[in-house]
This record gives sequence, structure tokens and C-alpha cells, in this order.
Amino acid sequence: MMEEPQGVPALDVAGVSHSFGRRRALDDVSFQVPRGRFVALLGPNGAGKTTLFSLVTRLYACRSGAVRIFGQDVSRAPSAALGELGVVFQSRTLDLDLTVRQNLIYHAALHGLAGAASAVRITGLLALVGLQERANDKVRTLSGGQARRVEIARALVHRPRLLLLDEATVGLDLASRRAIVALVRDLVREEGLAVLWATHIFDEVTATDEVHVLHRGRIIAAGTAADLAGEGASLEAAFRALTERDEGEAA
Ligand SMILES: Nc1ncnc2c1ncn2[C@@H]1O[C@H](COP(=O)(O)OP(=O)(O)OP(=O)(O)O)[C@@H](O)[C@H]1O
Repeated sequence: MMEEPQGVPALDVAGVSHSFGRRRALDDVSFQVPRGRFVALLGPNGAGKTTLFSLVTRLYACRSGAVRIFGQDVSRAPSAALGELGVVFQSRTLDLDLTVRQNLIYHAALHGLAGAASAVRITGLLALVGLQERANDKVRTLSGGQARRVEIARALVHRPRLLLLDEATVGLDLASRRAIVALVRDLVREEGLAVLWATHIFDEVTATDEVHVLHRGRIIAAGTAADLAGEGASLEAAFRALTERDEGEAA
């Protein structure tokens, strides 16, 4: 295996464009997620977040530009690249009639992990997301927030170093939303994970987070949330000003 150059980012999106027929969903998008950092991709519905995730996960072929995960190109070295990637999709993807543990065992098997090694890993992950007590309950009996935790555990089964979450708090109440954001931030701090957190919710972003603002398929601003907000203004106000200006320029 080739040695990984130091300083290579966890995720490198370089000049990526994607169209559906004549509709351009992504237009020359470039940004990076450094190792071990929480980076927010902030964009309203329809900005292109899900399309971008589909390209990073190879659901769609990347025809224009490149996506690299820890230096591995997802088109040229898909196994090496995707082996470092865990994903939590916007829509729920657990089997409701299996238990929490069964869902995880099934997913571990897809990654070639079985028997005692799988059991140990799953027990550790359930502790990490605070769901040890619910291991043998059917997913159907869990709250929305607990089900999300299972999906986060599942995304980490194969020990990826980069985790992508697409609107992970959608449909959750405020307390559950906060708990999920806190859990993911703990994973960054304590496990050294790199995270790309796609959201349209401003209060999920803190002042020191690096933020990339995606609007109508283009990155229209980037920096820390505090820099983008400017003195005294909120991130939400800055976001509105940026997107209105972008729409004005396009008109
Ligand atoms: N399969 C598809 N076929 C045609 N157009 C699509 C398809 N998927 C997405 N689009 C269009 O591409 C643009 C970006 O959509 P995308 O779903 O990536 O946005 P998003 O930021 O994830 O929004 P949301 O959070 O609502 O899913 C939108 O204009 C959307 O209508």
C-alpha cells in the first residue's frame, strides 16, 4: 500500500460539477475537510448537498472534477477511498423489524466482520452512542433520536476516519437534535474523526466551526462561522445577505 502523505485532508472535493439533464446541481465545487475536524456544509433545500453526498459515496459517477478521501480518488481507487468513509443519509435506512444489534451485525458482515470481532466492535459502538440498554430491542420501538444514534454507530462499524452526515437531525425535536450534534462533536474530539455535517439549521453550527455555504450548486462563502457572521451579526443574517446577493447577481 502506498504511504499516505502527511497533511492530506480527510476529504478533498476539487472542482466538482454535476448536472441532471440541463439542470446544473453542482457547479465547480471545491472545499476540504481537514483530518479530525468538524466542517459544516450549510445550504438551503435544493442547494445540492445530497447530490454532493451522492458523488462522494459513488452513488453517482463523478464526471467533472475529483473527490479524494485521505488522498484516494473515489473513481480510481474506490475500495481504498470508501473504506475510510462512513455515511449517515438523510432518510432512515435501518430495518425496523430487526433489533439494534441485528442491524449492526448485518452491516458488520457486509464489511467482512463476523463472530467475536463483530460482537466486540458492536458492543463498543453501542457504548459510544449510549444505547447499550437497547441492544436487543427492535428498532421500531426506538425514538427518532435513538434510531439516528444506531445509524451513526452503523456508519462507524468499519472504523472509517471520515464521517458524512446529511441533515442528520431532520425530523427530531430540539433536545434530540442537540444531543445528536453533541454526540458527533464528541466523536470528533475523542475519536479523532473528521466530519462533514450538511445542514440548513444555523444553530447546529458554532462560532469556531469551519463553514462552507452552498447555494444553488455553488460554494458562495467559506470561513469560520464567526468570520462569516461578522461583528454583531448572526450567521443566519449573514447567510441571508449572501444568498440574496447571489440571487441578485444571477438575475
Ligand atoms: N435525480 C435528480 N434528477 C433531477 N434533478 C435532481 C435530482 N436530484 C436532485 N436534483 C436537483 O438538483 C438540485 C440539488 O438537489 P439536492 O437534492 O442535491 O439538494 P439538497 O441541498 O440536498 O436539498 P434537500 O436537502 O432538499 O435534499 C435541485 O435543483 C434538485 O431539484
